[in-house]
Amino acid sequence: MHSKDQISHEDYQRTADWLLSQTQHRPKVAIICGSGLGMLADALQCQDSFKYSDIPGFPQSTVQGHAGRLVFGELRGKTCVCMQGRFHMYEGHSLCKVTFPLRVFKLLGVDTLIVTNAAGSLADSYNCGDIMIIRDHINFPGFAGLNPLIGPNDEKFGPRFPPMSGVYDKDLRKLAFDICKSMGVSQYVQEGVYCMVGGPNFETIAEARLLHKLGVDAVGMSTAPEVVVASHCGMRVFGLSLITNKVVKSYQDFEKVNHEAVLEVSKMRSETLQKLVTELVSRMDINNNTA
Ligand SMILES: O=P(O)(O)O[C@H]1O[C@H](CO)[C@@H](O)[C@H]1O
Ligand SMILES: Nc1nc2[nH]cnc2c(=O)[nH]1
Repeated sequence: MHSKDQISHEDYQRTADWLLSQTQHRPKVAIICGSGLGMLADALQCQDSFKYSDIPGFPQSTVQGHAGRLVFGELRGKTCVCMQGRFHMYEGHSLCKVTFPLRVFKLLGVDTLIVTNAAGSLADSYNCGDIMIIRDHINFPGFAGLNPLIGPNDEKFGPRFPPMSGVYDKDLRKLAFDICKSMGVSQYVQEGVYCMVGGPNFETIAEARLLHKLGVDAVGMSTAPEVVVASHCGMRVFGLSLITNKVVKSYQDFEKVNHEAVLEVSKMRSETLQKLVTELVSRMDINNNTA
């Protein structure tokens, strides 16, 4: 990112202070809702919600299926903050803007991030409607120097060279699997590698084949920058991809993906995902006492 895109510690603090002055909630968990998954916030009790346009310093959502609201509330007694709508690089936001909320959440006291997205599958064994627990990611834009941590490092948030191995918390992944088993939905739960591409176009067949060869299980246009920034400032991370379409890998296949179909499949699995996230948040500290 260029220096004009740099956001100062005071900028993040100003937004955090404004939010702290507007709500009594003091969240420990942040949830980012993927495309069409905004209903994850509906489970929150005692809600305080803010339109992004009313929050000082916040970017604006421009994508259909991303409402543009920050919702605070309780999930089974745990205080959460939920982004109903995220920011994508393809909307024209710098990666500092895309990830702005994460550092604000850190200043609010959040220590765990649950990130969700809609994604297309490359893995042959996956089906539309599957839920993929993210084991790891490939930050493709990062390879080309598009990384939210580029620029002067703010040591108050984290180190210059943060490790990214094991970034998706092992205990939370295991807990999620156990919850899926007890919910009786294991048959459509997978674990795999998510790859972020820049978008906004979907993949060509050659690109899809390349990603498949690289070991990518699901592809989307978000998540990696948010996870990098959350992990940099010490948050524990858990991620879910909802498989909304199978990425076309054959020149004999004339199917074409579109955003409306992505939103439709998100709706289909909304209840299961809401239950899974609620259970995960409620049982988190059984596994790990930091939440
Ligand atoms: O990653 P989320 O925000 O869930 O959205 C995914 O769905 C949209 C494409 O339909 C893209 O924005 C892609 O990244
Ligand atoms: N890049 C990409 N993003 C998606 N988001 C939802 N489905 C897809 C897909 O097939 N490709």
